[in-house]
Amino acid sequence: MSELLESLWQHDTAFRSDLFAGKVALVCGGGSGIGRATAVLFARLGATVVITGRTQEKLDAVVDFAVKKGARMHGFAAQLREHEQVVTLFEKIEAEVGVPDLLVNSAGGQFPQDAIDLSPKGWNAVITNNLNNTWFVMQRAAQRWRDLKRGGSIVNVIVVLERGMPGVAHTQAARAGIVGAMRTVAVEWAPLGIRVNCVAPGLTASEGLDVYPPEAVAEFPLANPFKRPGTPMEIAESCVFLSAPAASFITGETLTVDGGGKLWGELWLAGRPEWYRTP
Ligand SMILES: CCCCCCC/C=C/C(=O)SCCNC(=O)CCNC(=O)[C@H](O)C(C)(C)COP(=O)(O)OP(=O)(O)OC[C@H]1O[C@@H](n2cnc3c(N)ncnc32)[C@H](O)[C@@H]1OP(=O)(O)O
Ligand SMILES: NC(=O)C1=CN([C@@H]2O[C@H](COP(=O)(O)OP(=O)(O)OC[C@H]3O[C@@H](n4cnc5c(N)ncnc54)[C@H](OP(=O)(O)O)[C@@H]3O)[C@@H](O)[C@H]2O)C=CC1
Repeated sequence: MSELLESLWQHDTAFRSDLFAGKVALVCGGGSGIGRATAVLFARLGATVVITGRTQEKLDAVVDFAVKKGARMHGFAAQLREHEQVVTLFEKIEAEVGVPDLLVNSAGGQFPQDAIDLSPKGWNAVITNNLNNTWFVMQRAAQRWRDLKRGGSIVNVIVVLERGMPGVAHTQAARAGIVGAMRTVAVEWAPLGIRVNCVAPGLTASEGLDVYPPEAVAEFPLANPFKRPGTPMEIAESCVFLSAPAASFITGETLTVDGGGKLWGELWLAGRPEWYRTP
């Protein structure tokens, strides 16, 4: 783990080291994968960072590393599907750290299953875990910014939507909901000085991929024309760009970072069905 964190810390970046000095960045899902890379990058660029997720130990590992590097980072656990926990989380952050200026929502996930077999409980779990949690957090941030008469930036990490995604219909539906809400509030919240964008990663090498069956994983290199997964830092750089002053005229947009996967590639997250085997 410390080797992985060290590689994130040393990774080349296009951004200047004091870009976010004086800013507080909240990264949901910051204990692993894309969120962790984003949190480490914000910390390297001078932000005070708060990471959240359900598992305190995962958060502690990242915080301990960052603090040893001289960065300012805090880890507060929360179940973001519960609105009350989101409200409490913001109260705690404001009391102990300060009001976040920047929000990156990278908390989420799903399980692979053919859509026809999804149970109502499974459907609801994934909708709640990807649509409700993101909405609760982005709305709470916007409410606080409105109340305090200050702006902010929100970046939601979603999935690529253009071609659908066999094996994860539930998550496609949830993330399409986020895009609809994002485009709507980009207009409603512009007068408040709030920008809202999404990053849509393609297949990315993170712990999150552990939930997929071996036959699906074996074909993951076919997901894009580079025939390799992206790295969490390749996604993090886009999250940070959209949070930065360089993106001050960008709102309501989705930046796809998928190595061209939406143009060419195949991804069968629950395994390739017989019909789609050649010839
Ligand atoms: C070109 C684009 C490329 C994109 C590539 C996309 C690849 C995507 C990668 C990632 O997203 S990586 C990050 C992924 N990380 C995860 O997915 C892990 C997180 N997942 C979870 O935590 C859980 O699966 C969940 C989605 C949050 C559900 O958890 P919850 O605690 O709410 O529910 P459970 O009580 O566990 O289950 C409720 C209900 O759901 C059904 N179910 C759950 N797991 C499975 C499963 N593996 N298979 C089938 N069904 C499942 C089931 O009905 C459960 O109810 P019970 O039967 O247990 O009563
Ligand atoms: N890796 C990939 O190929 C792709 C990933 N994505 C999406 O990007 C996002 C990040 O994924 P990635 O970093 O790869 O995966 P990870 O599973 O590593 O990261 C997801 C993080 O979200 C946290 N989390 C999940 N649900 C909740 C919740 N209800 N409340 C609080 N925290 C939660 C998890 O921590 P904990 O379990 O401790 O709560 C975990 O740290 C996800 O939305 C994922 O679906 C999109 C496209 C491709």
